[in-house]
Amino acid sequence: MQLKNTVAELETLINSSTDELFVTDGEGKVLFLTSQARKFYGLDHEDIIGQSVFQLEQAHIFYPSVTALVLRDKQKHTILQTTRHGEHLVVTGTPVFDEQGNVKQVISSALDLKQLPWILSSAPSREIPYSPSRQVKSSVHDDTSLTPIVASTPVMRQFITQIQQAATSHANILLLGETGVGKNLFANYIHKESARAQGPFIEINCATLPESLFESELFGYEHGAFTGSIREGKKGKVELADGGTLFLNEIAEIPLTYQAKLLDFLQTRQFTRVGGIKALHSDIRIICATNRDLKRMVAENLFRADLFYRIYVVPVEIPPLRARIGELEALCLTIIAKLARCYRQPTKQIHSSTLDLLRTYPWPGNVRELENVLERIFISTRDSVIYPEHLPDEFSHYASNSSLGSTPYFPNPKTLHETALHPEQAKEELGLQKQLERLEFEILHDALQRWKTTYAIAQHLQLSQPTVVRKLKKHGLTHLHETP
Ligand SMILES: Nc1ncnc2c1ncn2[C@@H]1O[C@H](COP(=O)(O)OP(=O)(O)OP(=O)(O)O)[C@@H](O)[C@H]1O
Repeated sequence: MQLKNTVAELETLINSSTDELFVTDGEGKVLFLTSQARKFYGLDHEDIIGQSVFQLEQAHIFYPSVTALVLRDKQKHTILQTTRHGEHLVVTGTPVFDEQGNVKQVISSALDLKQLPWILSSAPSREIPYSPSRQVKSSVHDDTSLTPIVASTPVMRQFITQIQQAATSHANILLLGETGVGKNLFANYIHKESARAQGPFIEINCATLPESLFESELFGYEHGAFTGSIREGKKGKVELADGGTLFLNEIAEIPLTYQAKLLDFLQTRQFTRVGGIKALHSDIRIICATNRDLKRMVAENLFRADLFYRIYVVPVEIPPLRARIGELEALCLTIIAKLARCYRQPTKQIHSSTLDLLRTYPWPGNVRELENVLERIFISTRDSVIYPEHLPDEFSHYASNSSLGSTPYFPNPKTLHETALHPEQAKEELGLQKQLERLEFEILHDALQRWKTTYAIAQHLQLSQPTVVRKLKKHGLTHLHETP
């Protein structure tokens, strides 16, 4: 009776946790999960218990599967996971070994990202249908709706408070900030935080729009307005955004000739389609963004002063990445998760030495540049850990020209595993014996990824199986299944 009570108490305790607990056997079959299953995955216990994580991953109930990674690498992993509702979870999977060193269970705990102070929820949840054949998006850059927004540093928390306050007002907002800093992302966020969230969010990029099309794109046109126009006419962005938000990106690039027309609309909220005579009304909130110094442009007569004062109601500056470098790791984690999803590849770990190096770089292209660097790595390597040597050449040049040049790339080497892939610079400091050991480690580490048993490794490396076991042990590498 007492035991029964204890089990019941334990179950209550586990189920009341805000974390989701997930236990599988050594083959990835789900043995247990807490009562949060429906909340996290939209499925009942019975639909998940007994299923293989590989099937659940393929059906995008969650993606990627941390259990699959733990089973593959025989080590603990922490990743960012996306559920079919589009929710983001931070998941840690831990292997439990039997006496022979085989993984007999994997215990995972998941925490909803929205509960972490440094992540803002991105898009409103949208359910991804439960279908094993579902295709993931093909481009990392069109996946903004699934991107959680990282804002963990004090400077970003302050910025978020500012834009949350601004979002609840009806005022026009001007987002200022360097290229790639997240102007588009935060314009979207403001819209979703505003009372207009259910209305449309329409963007117009003033820099990419040909001058001749500016007016018709913005205000639309009536039928037969000009050669090549659609017969029945077309709504412009101002009309399409009615009831929602119009985001004028790169506002500094708007041709001077059209600035007066925009100003007129901002003052009266009325406009006329090209070729039309009827005055139309549109109820929109305007968010503008630029990386140019608008005040200076006004002083140089490149931007109309009256338009400037219309849009400069609530100016907010998005801090550049170098001013919030403390959140670089969180950014890498979310970007890697996004890339893994887009390229349908296993997620990658990022080595602490790589992070140290990335933190010293000035990031003129901000988060977009970071995204591009990580994307290039995804395209060019299948390695599961990102080391400094995976970074583009400019990083090693930068490191050797900066204060890092005098210190090794790996400032915090903790274990042999972590020091295994030193760059050339560090290699020179080592003797032959150490280099050979390192090489041996690399070969064995690689072999562990490729072959499932120590027998298979022994066969491929032309060693005896006991030698393989001994060497793996020496290097602190985990054993695999021992069956031939
Ligand atoms: N805080 C953040 N958290 C997560 N992702 C971010 C964050 N800031 C920016 N990004 C990502 O960085 C990329 C660039 O952001 P965005 O396009 O919004 O920048 P931008 O300032 O509008 O760039 P540009 O000035 O070139 O138009 C996007 O993919 C966006 O999702």
